[in-house]
Amino acid sequence: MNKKVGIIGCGNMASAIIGGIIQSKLISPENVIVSDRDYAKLELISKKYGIKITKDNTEVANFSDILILAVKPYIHDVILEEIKNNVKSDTVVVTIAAGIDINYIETKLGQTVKVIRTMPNTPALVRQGMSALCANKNVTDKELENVVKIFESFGKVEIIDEKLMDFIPAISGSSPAYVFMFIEALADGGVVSGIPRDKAYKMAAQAVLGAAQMVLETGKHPGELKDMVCTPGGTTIEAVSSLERNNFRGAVIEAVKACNDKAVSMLKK
Ligand SMILES: NC(=O)C1=CN([C@@H]2O[C@H](COP(=O)(O)OP(=O)(O)OC[C@H]3O[C@@H](n4cnc5c(N)ncnc54)[C@H](O)[C@@H]3O)[C@@H](O)[C@H]2O)C=CC1
Ligand SMILES: O=C(O)[C@@H]1CCC=N1
Repeated sequence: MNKKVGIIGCGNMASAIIGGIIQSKLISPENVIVSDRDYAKLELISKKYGIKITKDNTEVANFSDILILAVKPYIHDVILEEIKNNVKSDTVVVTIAAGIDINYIETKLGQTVKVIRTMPNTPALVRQGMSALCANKNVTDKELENVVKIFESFGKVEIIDEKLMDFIPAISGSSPAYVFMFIEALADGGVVSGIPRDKAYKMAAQAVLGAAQMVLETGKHPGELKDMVCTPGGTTIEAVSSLERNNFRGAVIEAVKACNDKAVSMLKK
């Protein structure tokens, strides 16, 4: 793709995005620039991928056809104020932060700004990300297609209505954290029985990966896939009934609700 991509903030998500677009050869390194306050981080990423680096966020804004804001939500105020005179009229501004909606960017940069709001997740670091995207009315189909290609370079993409965006962290943006907790707990259970810890992590993680793949590839209801594992009078149904006694599914649904409530309360207008 012959577009210049700029990223402000060089943390976890920026590393995932840069890894995806460079490793897939979607964008050549000379067409990618990233800024951060921390120059050591910039030097590391430049060494790894050969991209341009700068401490100056306005330089990134001047350079970019597609400008990705990859900083924490509370820093957006400062960054948008800093770059507002450097964002070109045809630049597509992409947000990845929880609590930053399209209206907020339009208010800060003007009603004609092109905005794509997204919610990716950290499995993007291993090119298995899940991202939800929505665009404002100023973005053309071609511009949206280009940003979809960028996000597909590190995982799967769904286009959704903006009114659902606040509920995406709970299901795919934040959920890797709960899955890591599940894997850790599963492995701890194995360690109790004497399974070496490294083998326990590998087996627990591969079981989660394989189960997730079955949901995606078979199209079967998760309950049906669960039933396929539960031999009558066997071991699995004992574990399932223990999880039910301990409110496993209820706890997960409550966690999703807590995440949703926080996302809505963070929303900047
Ligand atoms: N970590 C995650 O799982 C996900 C995070 N997000 C969103 O991505 C955004 C970034 O998150 P992470 O990459 O995890 O954070 P991070 O803390 O790893 O990276 C943020 C980077 O911004 C830099 N920074 C701070 N102030 C700056 C400034 N004034 N100018 C330039 N750079 C500056 C920091 O030095 C840091 O390297 C957040 O808004 C978060 O809501 C979205 C989906 C998943
Ligand atoms: O915890 C957070 O607020 C961000 C959004 C999704 C994942 N991390």
